[in-house]
Amino acid sequence: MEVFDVTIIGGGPAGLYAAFYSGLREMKVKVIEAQPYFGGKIQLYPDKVIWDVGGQPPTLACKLIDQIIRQGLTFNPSICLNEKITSIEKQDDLFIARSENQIHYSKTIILAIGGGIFSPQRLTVFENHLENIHYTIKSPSLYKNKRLVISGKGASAFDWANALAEIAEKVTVVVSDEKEKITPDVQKRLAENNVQILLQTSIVQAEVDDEERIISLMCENINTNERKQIFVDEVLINLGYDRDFTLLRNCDLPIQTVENSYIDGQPNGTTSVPGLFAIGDIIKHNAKLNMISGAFIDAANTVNKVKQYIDPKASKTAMVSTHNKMFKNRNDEIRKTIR
Ligand SMILES: Cc1cc2nc3c(=O)[nH]c(=O)nc-3n(C[C@H](O)[C@H](O)[C@H](O)COP(=O)(O)OP(=O)(O)OC[C@H]3O[C@@H](n4cnc5c(N)ncnc54)[C@H](O)[C@@H]3O)c2cc1C
Repeated sequence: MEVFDVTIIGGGPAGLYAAFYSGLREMKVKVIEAQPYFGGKIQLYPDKVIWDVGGQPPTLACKLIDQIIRQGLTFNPSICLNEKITSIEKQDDLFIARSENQIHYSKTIILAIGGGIFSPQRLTVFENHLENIHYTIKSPSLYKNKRLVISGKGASAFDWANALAEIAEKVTVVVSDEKEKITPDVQKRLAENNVQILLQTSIVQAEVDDEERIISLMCENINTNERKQIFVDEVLINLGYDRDFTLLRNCDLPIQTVENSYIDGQPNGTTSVPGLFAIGDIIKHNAKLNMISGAFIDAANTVNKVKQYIDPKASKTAMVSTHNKMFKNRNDEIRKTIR
């Protein structure tokens, strides 16, 4: 049975920075993430430009994810991807976290589960995974000179259409909601961009070729039943997300929550369960900032507290990186790549 000093559940910005900082504090660390990739919620908006991370010039979210992951893995934590933790219990002083296939043992736990596990809402006609169905704009260049259909809900479907119209050959937005409103401003840009809009329309059939790609869609007006066939190269679906919070719901530990799905905690990550800490978007406290920088601050404060929980004689904080002997051997290498 391998016991870790700290097991971090959730590999978003909060969990990854906690992994970095726990390494800095010389703890044995494991990070567990339900998705097959790290990055947390930022994976939902990879094409957006982020301006408000301290010291970081405006950068594409997907680039920031890469940087956060690289930093999180600095001290080679043990990693489990594709692993959803379903329950946590405490026996004597040891935490036991279970997934479907594994049991993890740890002296402390940091819950960094953000807004839960996100999964995109699917259209029933697209139940199978098909090569040309996408749920986020990972790389706009994928749509270059392509015929694109966006099946959407809410203003962001129209924003996607306007953003991609410049590079795609043709963009069509299919919206089933009867009440979907388009502001005059957005309407004007959609018209300028030559975006076709099918309101009050559902996609009722998809024709798929031998390479598992959709090639045509049958769209039906929900009021008139009038049908229209559209030929496509790529399909983007923007119908919102389901969020899975079952871990908190199934957990027998007396974790105090607020507003149903947030952990009632402190800026130093402590919760109502000694040894179990929470950071990032899942926690509420009166200094909480629901943003990436806020997740980093939560993580550093909490890891320092975790260190002292395990070793009460440990110093309160880590030495800053410029003076920290842990980086001594790596600094020359880094200087060479930067200069
Ligand atoms: C559209 C949008 C735009 C945003 N723009 C900005 C911005 O410009 N600037 C900014 O600072 N912030 C922005 N934010 C907020 C920022 O993304 C969040 O504050 C940040 O991602 C929170 O990080 P986190 O690690 O706490 O949670 P998350 O990013 O939600 O990560 C939590 C991780 O935990 C995993 N997880 C959950 N449950 C389990 C489980 N049971 N087992 C294993 N893993 C689990 C999830 O899969 C997820 O990967 C934006 C958010 C959204 C939605």
